[in-house]
Amino acid sequence: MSKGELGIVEKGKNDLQTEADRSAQQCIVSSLSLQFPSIKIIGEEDQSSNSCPTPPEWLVTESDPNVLGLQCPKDLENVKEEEVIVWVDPLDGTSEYTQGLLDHVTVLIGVAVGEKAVGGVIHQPYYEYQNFAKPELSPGRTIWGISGIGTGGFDPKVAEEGKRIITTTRSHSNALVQAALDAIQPDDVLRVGGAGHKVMLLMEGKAHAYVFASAGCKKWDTCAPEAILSAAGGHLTDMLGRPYQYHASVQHLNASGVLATARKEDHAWYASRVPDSVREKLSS
Ligand SMILES: Nc1ncnc2c1ncn2[C@@H]1O[C@H](COP(=O)(O)O)[C@@H](O)[C@H]1OP(=O)(O)O
Ligand SMILES: [Mg+2]
Ligand SMILES: [Mg+2]
Ligand SMILES: [Mg+2]
Repeated sequence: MSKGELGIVEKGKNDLQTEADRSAQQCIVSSLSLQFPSIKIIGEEDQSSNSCPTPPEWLVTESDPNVLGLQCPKDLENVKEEEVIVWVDPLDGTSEYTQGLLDHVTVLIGVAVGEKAVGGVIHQPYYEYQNFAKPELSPGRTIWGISGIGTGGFDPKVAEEGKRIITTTRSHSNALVQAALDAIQPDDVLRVGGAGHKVMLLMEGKAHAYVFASAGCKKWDTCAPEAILSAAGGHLTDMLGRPYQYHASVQHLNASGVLATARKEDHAWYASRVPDSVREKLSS
């Protein structure tokens, strides 16, 4: 961004990649494989044509002492390194990034054991960037969550009761997405970019539910958000209320959309509102 040249590549219809996506993935994957050589890492971007070695100054070698000081939950105590799958979305909200909507951008690192998302990080590189002379001077902030422990890095808030504020896509909408929204009869709809950003809106009390009745986002979009939201008392599934799986051989596409609520107890109501016509299209 500071070079004034984003290095945009069109991967498909309505699907862009920039130099920031490529560099962030290289930084994250190289750093994680150095510290944890036996974990399986699945990233959004294809790195096979990249022959440049990772610059040593990109390699993160330290760990967060506060997180390391926490008590590991019993059910995760005996997990072996080779059982861990890490889903990496180096830049979520690329479409919005290319349009200068920098606060929609997040970096997502989700940790799965077996088929379950058990932990994750949502980093907001441009958090409150308007308060700084240049966007890249913003220190950003890092939010984490671990199943059985909770969350950190932000102040969780609960949205106003008795209202239905829904967040959804701003760049990947279609008739199905709209039909599901209409059925909920929302008080307000927040159309913003990124799966990470939308789940942050839930955890900050700005929206009650995230509703996306379409295929399009992938396991690296939902693994970290799901783990953190769930550690915060929320719930994320497909539009039919079925959980997604995160093992290494799972299909990457979230073919049945995304339905997430800030409070787990509200989830069944939203799932019950999904019209049959939408259900049929997304049930495969
Ligand atoms: N049709 C699509 N093609 C490619 N990526 C998609 C599509 N729909 C959603 N995504 C990914 O899911 C994220 C959330 O979707 P949306 O912003 O539309 O709500 C997007 O930022 C994008 O992630 P990414 O930016 O990492 O490629
Ligand atoms: Mg992408
Ligand atoms: Mg993404
Ligand atoms: Mg991405």
